[in-house]
Amino acid sequence: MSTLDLPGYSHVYSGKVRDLYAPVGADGEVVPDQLLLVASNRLSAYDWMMSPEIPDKGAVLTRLSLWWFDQLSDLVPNHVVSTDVPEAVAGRAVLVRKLDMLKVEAIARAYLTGGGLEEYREKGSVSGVVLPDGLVDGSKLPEPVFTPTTKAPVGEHDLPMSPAQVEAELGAGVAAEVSRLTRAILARGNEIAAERGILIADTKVEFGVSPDGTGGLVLADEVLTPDSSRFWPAELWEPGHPQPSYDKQFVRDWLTSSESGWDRKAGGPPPELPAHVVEQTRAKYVEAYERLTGETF
Ligand SMILES: N#Cc1c(N)ncnc1-c1cnn(Cc2cccc(F)c2)c1
Repeated sequence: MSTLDLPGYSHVYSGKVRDLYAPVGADGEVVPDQLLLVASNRLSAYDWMMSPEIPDKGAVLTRLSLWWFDQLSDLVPNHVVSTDVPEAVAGRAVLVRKLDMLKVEAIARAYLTGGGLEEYREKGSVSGVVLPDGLVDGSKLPEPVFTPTTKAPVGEHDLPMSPAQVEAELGAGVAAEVSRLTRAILARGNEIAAERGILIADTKVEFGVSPDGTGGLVLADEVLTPDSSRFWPAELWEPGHPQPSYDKQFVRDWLTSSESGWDRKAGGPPPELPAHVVEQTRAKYVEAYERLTGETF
């Protein structure tokens, strides 16, 4: 994966699908209080990076995240400074306030699936919250549940955190506020998304605090996108089996079909995605954006 040479910015870090840059002043020094978040067109599925990239994915998810920040501005302040970004990343990058980031992945679940379902099947609870009997894959939870994890180093898996561990990391007051806000963000997201035919099963958000110690929690990173959340088409929701993904199902179906020739269990990389799968996947990202925001991409 190659990072961009952005005049006026120095590359800081690359995640699977996004990259972080620091603005550099005229004196060549890094501007200390801002960062540039760049969303790529890269797509990750089954823990593999797909090829080719999905055209416009970065721009669609950036615009969606900015729209959600605005929808949530009454709940929590956010880190967005400006979309006045270098031409090379126009439309898929955001200039943000540099924060001291909390060392907790703030995850909330409105529907039971994935790791939460596994824990429920073992314990009858998830992250210490006892759940009703008889829940299955895709069951709607009585209310969103906070299921935080650690922020594992690259190449390692995030680990579930107990309430006590979160309090030890953040303090009781901040821990309670992170839980409250994360659940409120998912609840608000589902209030809006459900009216537009999309269910948001779960989401991961990140919070930071101002380095000068003033103010409270600030919502950072991206928010309520198909990369940070599980998006499900509402009309296909049927508890009792894995739900189709709103955005990644075409990729998953093709990769697991005989047409791809890929043997996921063999451990080798997936083949190149055919053009029709790339085009269908792009169309789903655009469709999700337009249905949620009411705007044309
Ligand atoms: N958002 C934000 C943020 C902020 N406002 N202040 C300080 N640090 C961060 C920050 C650090 N890592 N990340 C995750 C991340 C995001 C995007 C691309 C990547 F490669 C990695 C976010």
